[in-house]
Amino acid sequence: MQAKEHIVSAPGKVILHGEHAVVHGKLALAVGLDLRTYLRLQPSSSGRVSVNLPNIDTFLSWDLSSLQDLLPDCKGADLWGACEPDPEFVKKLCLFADLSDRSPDTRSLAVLAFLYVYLSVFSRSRALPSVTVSVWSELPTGAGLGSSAAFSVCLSAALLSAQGAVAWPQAAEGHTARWKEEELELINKWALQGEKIIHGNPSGVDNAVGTWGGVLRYHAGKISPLSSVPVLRILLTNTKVPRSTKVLVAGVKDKINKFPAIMNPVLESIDAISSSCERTLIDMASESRPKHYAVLEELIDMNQHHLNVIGVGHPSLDTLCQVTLAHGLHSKLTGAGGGGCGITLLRPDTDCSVVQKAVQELQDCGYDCWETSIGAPGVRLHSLSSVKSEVLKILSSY
Ligand SMILES: Nc1ncnc2c1ncn2[C@@H]1O[C@H](COP(=O)(O)OP(=O)(O)O)[C@@H](O)[C@H]1O
Ligand SMILES: C[C@@](O)(CCOP(=O)(O)O)CC(=O)O
Ligand SMILES: [Mg+2]
Repeated sequence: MQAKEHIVSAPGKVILHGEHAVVHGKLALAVGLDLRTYLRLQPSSSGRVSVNLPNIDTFLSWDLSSLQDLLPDCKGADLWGACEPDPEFVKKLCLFADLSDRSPDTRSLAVLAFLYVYLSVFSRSRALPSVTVSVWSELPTGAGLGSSAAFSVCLSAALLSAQGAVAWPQAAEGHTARWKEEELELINKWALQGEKIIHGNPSGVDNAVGTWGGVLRYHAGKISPLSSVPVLRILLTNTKVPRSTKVLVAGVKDKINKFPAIMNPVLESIDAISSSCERTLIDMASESRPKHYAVLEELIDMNQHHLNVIGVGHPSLDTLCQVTLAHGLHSKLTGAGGGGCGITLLRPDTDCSVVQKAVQELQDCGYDCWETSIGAPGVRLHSLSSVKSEVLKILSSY
């Protein structure tokens, strides 16, 4: 392993349309968000592996010799292919780290994802490096903005680079650097395995945005960037109602099994909404008109109703939709729903005073709101001077 400190970052994401349906092979449109997760990897000589996760108040350290016994046998994976999580191996990790595999909590999932990726990536060399890994995120955790994927992408990029499976890119002072395309593909594959630990059955859209950023269409594992899209003004609202993507995704699956004739047409309809949105965005790229916004608003309303039908709505999200609609603005949940975040589309000419009034009422409900720019870049390696001082300060305190 290269004995040098490194910092990597990956963005969160906003799903415009297609959450949940994408898990069942339908189209999703998702964009990189300008809130990022940062990971600092420091080689150490302590003979230990330490993990600092201040967002979730988790600080752990293990002796390398105790981890050595856990090394998996990644049979079935090609040389650098990612290993599918083996339930027996996951159980072993839970026992080792005294984590729950029954009702997985925030901490258990994060630690499991770390141990899983760390041990699997280094299982090839069978030599475990002594490192300290510290992760800090600007993203709210468990709120629908892809914090799990940003976490998994950072782990995957840093650990694969430390192992030598991909090369550390060179970042000039004050700049960031990105990995080569085929390296990004490998990083994305391993990040998907981390997401499998956290989500159970992820579609792969979130880690794709964490890896490549920008504006992506994601359909049955096929990732294509949308190159010409209009600049959209989006208001993000965090209802702060906690929820778990894993539980919500499993709930939708149960409903599909129970009511296939009802659920499948709804998923088809969500797919058609994503396609209509994509066509509208492409049209808007050449000339954006009020009629386009009227279409986007109707699509948002229809999708929000569908998401309620498939069981991932929440009264806090209904309140968001009602409050914003009273100001002529249209909202839907984003991500797994059940609380968490929603998006509100703002027109280019939506008056600041209208937005301010809506925001004030949402804040009065206890929600956080912020206007965001979308299409942020994917995973990056940072020179130290390119990391914001407040983030560097947090990461340097471990
Ligand atoms: N910065 C972080 N530090 C530690 N764990 C994190 C971090 N970000 C995400 N996670 C893990 O991801 C989980 C949240 O994932 P999920 O339920 O998919 O919500 P979302 O991806 O919408 O934020 C957390 O419970 C935690 O295990
Ligand atoms: C519900 C889903 O479509 C998105 C989940 O996003 P998040 O974890 O809530 O940020 C699941 C997935 O695509 O894996
Ligand atoms: Mg997630």
